Amino acid sequence: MAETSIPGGGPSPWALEAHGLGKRYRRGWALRDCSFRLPAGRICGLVGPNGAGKSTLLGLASRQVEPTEGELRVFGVPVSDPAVLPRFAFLGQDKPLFKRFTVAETLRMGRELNPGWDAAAAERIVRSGDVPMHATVGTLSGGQRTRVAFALAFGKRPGLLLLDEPMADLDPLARDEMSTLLMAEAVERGTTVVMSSHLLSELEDMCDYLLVVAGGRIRMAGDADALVPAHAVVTGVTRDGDLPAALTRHTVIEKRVTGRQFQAMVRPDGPLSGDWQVSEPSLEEVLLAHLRSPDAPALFTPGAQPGTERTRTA
Ligand SMILES: Nc1ncnc2c1ncn2[C@@H]1O[C@H](COP(=O)(O)OP(=O)(O)OP(=O)(O)O)[C@@H](O)[C@H]1O
Repeated sequence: MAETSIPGGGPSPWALEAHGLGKRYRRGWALRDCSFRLPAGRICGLVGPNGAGKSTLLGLASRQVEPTEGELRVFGVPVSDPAVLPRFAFLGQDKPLFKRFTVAETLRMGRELNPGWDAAAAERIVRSGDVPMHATVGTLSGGQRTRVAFALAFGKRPGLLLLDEPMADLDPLARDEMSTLLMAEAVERGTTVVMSSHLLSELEDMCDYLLVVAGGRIRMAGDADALVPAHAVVTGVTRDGDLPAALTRHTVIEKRVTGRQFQAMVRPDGPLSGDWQVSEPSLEEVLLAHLRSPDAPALFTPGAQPGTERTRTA
């Protein structure tokens, strides 16, 4: 794994590292007891139901929200330290662009505000979408505006790109174009990306790391490649309208009984042999099962939780 260093912060292989991170608003805790690590260079999907705490987590990582408790480090440096400012870029659903500026003026502003500005990359992103440089931002389509906002974010050359549903207002074609662009730019530069989205298929296509949040707590964290095989879909015939007792020895995330058939999403705690059929779920199925069952035990793949190097349930 590539090490990323920052002046005064020392090398850190973690783009984000949270210890007991929490945020409380007047109404209560939006995020609580969050501890996780995101390795540098990964594309991480941030998943969770409405109100789960995703925007709060992205707000904490982008210094827009102050933590109530705990600690968050960006490339090894506490997020409260202004030294992290040039290391990340944040892009939300409402793109903060000046509507009266032309595209060229917007990029010039990017250059003036960011010492390490990558003019070539920013222009490439804009031009590859045939966005006219002389057009005013207010006259652009939603997709074109998003492209300009991406150009501003990538032009900053951030080590960490934080995206809060940035493509929610785009049509499927523009979404596809934008996600291809995002992946290509991120891979080329080794940028770490954290992207919240409700589109599970999009996350499945783009992300190699996942953070699943529900009820303000981390429910799953780690390599997508390791999280999926940790689960199995078990189907069979029920005799008493419930799961077979032998199956309940494993961690059952979700179960459904329809007539004489049962189906369960299970995290096997050993060999899964029995009078039933076993198949490997898709990532989307695993995510859906966890989103429907927020009280299921949390799962961290090796290294995804500070202080643990082995898969652990909590
Ligand atoms: N500024 C705020 N003041 C008070 N409560 C807030 C504030 N921001 C968020 N919350 C509350 O914190 C909780 C988490 O909200 P958050 O926006 O982080 O969720 P989310 O996962 O991003 O949701 P969504 O998918 O709907 O965007 C919610 O209960 C929300 O009402």
